[in-house]
Amino acid sequence: MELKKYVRTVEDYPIEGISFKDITTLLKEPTAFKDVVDQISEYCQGKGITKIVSLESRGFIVGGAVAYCVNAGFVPIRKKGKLPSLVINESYELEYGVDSIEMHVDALTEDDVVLIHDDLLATGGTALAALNLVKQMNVKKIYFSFICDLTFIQTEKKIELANYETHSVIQY
Ligand SMILES: O=P(O)(O)OC[C@H]1O[C@H](OP(=O)(O)OP(=O)(O)O)[C@H](O)[C@@H]1O
Ligand SMILES: Nc1ncnc2[nH]cnc12
Repeated sequence: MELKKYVRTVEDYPIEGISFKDITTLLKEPTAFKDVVDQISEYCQGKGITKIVSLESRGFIVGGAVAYCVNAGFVPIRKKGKLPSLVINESYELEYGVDSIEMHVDALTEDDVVLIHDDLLATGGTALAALNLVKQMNVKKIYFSFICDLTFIQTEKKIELANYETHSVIQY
């Protein structure tokens, strides 16, 4: 299935110069949504993944579905101030701004094998911040998945992320 055709590109959103990949047009198409979830669930097979760690907000949509499909737990990483209990925090830069994300300190244990999932990899700032949070929990192994990878954006952060096994469904 040619999934790229379901992703809408919106120029100059949210700021001038950004070519925004809008996945809502993919998500509303049942067969495309299912295909993305199936491909990422397939990637999880044989890895012993116990937790899907996903990023607010767009990462939650497919991350939650994959957790269900592979019988893994779901761990949300949220924007600053949204999680109610004790958190660890990491600040980061993304393609169009700066932000700060948090995860509950008791979300993961040393026995966990983790898939960090997000909808899109641009500069890698968000994914690297998530990695820095998960690494603090001394989990057994960390994998990554994305729906879209903007491979035309090359950064030092992406070079660091390349040390981890990663699956992206659509590349630009
Ligand atoms: O690789 P990067 O340059 O870090 O960019 C990728 C991040 O940007 C978007 O999130 P955004 O912060 O816009 O939040 P949202 O999911 O709530 O829309 C996207 O969902 C990724 O999390
Ligand atoms: N170009 C882009 N499209 C969609 N989400 C993004 N997050 C960061 N850069 C993005």
